[in-house]
Amino acid sequence: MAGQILFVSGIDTDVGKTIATGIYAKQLMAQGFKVITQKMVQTGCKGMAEDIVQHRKIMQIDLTEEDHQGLTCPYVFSYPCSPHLAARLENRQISTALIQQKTTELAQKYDYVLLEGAGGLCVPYDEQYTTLDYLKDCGYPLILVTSGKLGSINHTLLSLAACKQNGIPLHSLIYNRYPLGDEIINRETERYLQQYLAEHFPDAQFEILSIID
Ligand SMILES: Nc1ncnc2c1ncn2[C@@H]1O[C@H](COP(=O)(O)OP(=O)(O)OP(=O)(O)O)[C@@H](O)[C@H]1O
Ligand SMILES: C[C@H](N)[C@H](N)CCCCCC(=O)O
Ligand SMILES: [Mg+2]
Repeated sequence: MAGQILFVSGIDTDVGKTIATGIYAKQLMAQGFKVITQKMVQTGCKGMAEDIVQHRKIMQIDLTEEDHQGLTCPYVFSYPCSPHLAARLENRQISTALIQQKTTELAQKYDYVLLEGAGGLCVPYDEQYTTLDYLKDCGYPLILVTSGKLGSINHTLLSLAACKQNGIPLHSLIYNRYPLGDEIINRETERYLQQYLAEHFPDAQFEILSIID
C-alpha cells in the first residue's frame, strides 16, 4: 500500500517550513514509521538541495540513495527567487508531472512522504501554474506553517481562505515560535490563530513548533 503524502507549505518564505518538515519527520520516525522528505523545487542553491540536507540533519540520518539520485529534489536552481523566475533564468522549464511522479515513487517505499513546497502557497512554477494549483490537482493534505511575526495573522487568514476556497484539505496549522520577537504579539497571535482554526477548520490540528538549537 502506498504511503501517505503530506504537503508542507507556509504563509511565506523563511517561515520555518524546513525546520517543521524535519521535526515532523523525526516525530513520525520515533513512532516507527518509514519517512522521507522531498523538496518540490529548491532555489538559491547548487548541487544537493539545502533544505533536504537540513531535513536529514534534523532527522539525524545520512543523505539517502534517493537524495543522491535527485528523487527527493528534482529541481535545483541557483538564483534565490521564485521557481518560475529561477527556471527562466536557466532557460529551463519545471515539469510538475515529473515532480509528482517522483513523489509517487517515494510513496511506494515509505509510510510517509513529507513534501516541502517553495515559499508560500501561491508561488508560481511558470506563467500559469502555482503551488495552489498543484495542491488542487494532487489533493495532498496540507500542513501550513505560520509564526508570531507581525503580519502573520493576515498572511495566515489569507492562506486559510485560499485553502477553503479551493477545497484544499488542511491537515494541520503549525505555529512556529521562532523568531522570538514581541512576547505580547506572539502570545496573542498564537491564541487568535488557535481559536480561528478551531472555528473554521475543526478537523485540522493546531501544533506548536518550539525553537530548536
Ligand atoms: N523553530 C525554529 N527554531 C530555530 N530556528 C528556526 C526555527 N524556525 C525557523 N528557524 C530558522 O529560520 C530560518 C528560516 O527557516 P526555514 O529555512 O525552515 O524557512 P523555510 O520556510 O523553509 O524557507 P524557504 O521558503 O526558503 O524554504 C532558518 O535559518 C532556520 O534555521
Ligand atoms: C529563495 C527562497 N529561500 C525560497 N526558496 C523561494 C521563495 C520564493 C518566493 C516567491 C514570492 O512569493 O515572491
Ligand atoms: Mg525551506
